[in-house]
Amino acid sequence: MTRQHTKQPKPLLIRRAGQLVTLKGSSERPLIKGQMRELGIVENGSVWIEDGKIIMADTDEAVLNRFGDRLSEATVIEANGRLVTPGLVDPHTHLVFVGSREDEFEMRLNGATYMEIMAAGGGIHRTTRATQAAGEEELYRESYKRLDQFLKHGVTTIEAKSGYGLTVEHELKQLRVASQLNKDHPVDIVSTFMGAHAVPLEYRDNPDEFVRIVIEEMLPAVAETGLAEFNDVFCEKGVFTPEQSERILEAGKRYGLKPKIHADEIEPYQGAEVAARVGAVSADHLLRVSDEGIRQMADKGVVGVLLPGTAFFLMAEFANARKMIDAGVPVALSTDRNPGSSPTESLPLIMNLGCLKMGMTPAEVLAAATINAAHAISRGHEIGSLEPGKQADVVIWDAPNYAYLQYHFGVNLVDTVIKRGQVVVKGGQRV
Ligand SMILES: N=CN[C@@H](CCC(=O)O)C(=O)O
Ligand SMILES: [Zn+2]
Repeated sequence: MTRQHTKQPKPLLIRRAGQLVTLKGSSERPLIKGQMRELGIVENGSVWIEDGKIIMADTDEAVLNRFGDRLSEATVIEANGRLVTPGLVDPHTHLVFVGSREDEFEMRLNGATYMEIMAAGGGIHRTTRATQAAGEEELYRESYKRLDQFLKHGVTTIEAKSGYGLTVEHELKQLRVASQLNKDHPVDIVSTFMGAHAVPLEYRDNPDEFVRIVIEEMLPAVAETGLAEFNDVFCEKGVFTPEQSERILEAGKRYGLKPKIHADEIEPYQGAEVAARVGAVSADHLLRVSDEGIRQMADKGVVGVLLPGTAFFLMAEFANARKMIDAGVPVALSTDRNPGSSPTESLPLIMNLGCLKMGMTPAEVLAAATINAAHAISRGHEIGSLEPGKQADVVIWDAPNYAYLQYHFGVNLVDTVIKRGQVVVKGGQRV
């Protein structure tokens, strides 16, 4: 399906939402502390949409007062007392790759660790070999299916990283595929270059030479194509050191690429401190972040993107979201969709883990998966809340209120998804 850029002939009215979650007033900066529980809920709400944009989101009565005389021109969707929210935003995915790693999952269940498998040439290295061998069409097809899954789970925008290419040629190939998918699929894609996702096996004895290649060869090539907006590094013991990570992120800044970092995932490693120092937009993972790292992130307004799917799937200790929120870190949630540590497109499941395993409340996880996630990819002004002028990305859930989303777990409660004012999922199915 090709995205429609044409003007929509008819206005769209969504009415009689039992709860309309607007998150109004949150476009300027991400929500912190108690703000994450203020969802701007309108009981008995309506949304009036024109040309793919929200014109008004308010009570049924207020919207009817303003647009009642134009009702006959509009397409009307009855929410019938159900929950209506902004489209979910997933700010951290490794979308473009081929293959799966269920045999490694089995090895882990038999006692091997994620890092041992990677050190033996599996893990990220294995997906890199498969992705390098794949053509753009195959990458496109596999990734398109994942985007359909995202959409069916209420996700209307994602971030997508390269990082399974690890050479100029193959990193650019991944980024081109993401760019084509962004044009063709309703889900919007924000692209991140992640040439520093792993040290290729042939540079194992000289990782600094690979860092040099990332900085001197990959970054200029990526910048020249304009195919990425962010630059990300896997800062982890046995992968890239904090010093190497900082060099790569500073170099990216010189090419206009905004820094992000995979930080303190498996070992405490000063990743959050690097994020604060380089002025990263987000630091992601943070399962083993230090108290000082939390303090510095809060101080600099670095968004903490938490990915509880990895703790769940790697059977590790969960990040302490409660501590981060209480300390003033703006927290967002993401699937981390990838074939090794989190093979899921279900952001609602991740939200569920946020509540049950990371000490977050239902209101906080909704803020974290909408407006704070939008800020984590520099899109706070366009998406993540239902406010006039914003993109009309809306989800109608088969749920009476936002708490029910977290309570009725393990099933997909999405009924309708509207992307840029067009219905793209209806009755839970892609249309
Ligand atoms: N931690 C590093 N990268 C991914 C995993 C990628 C993979 O295992 O293929 C992550 O965010 O968890
Ligand atoms: Zn990741």
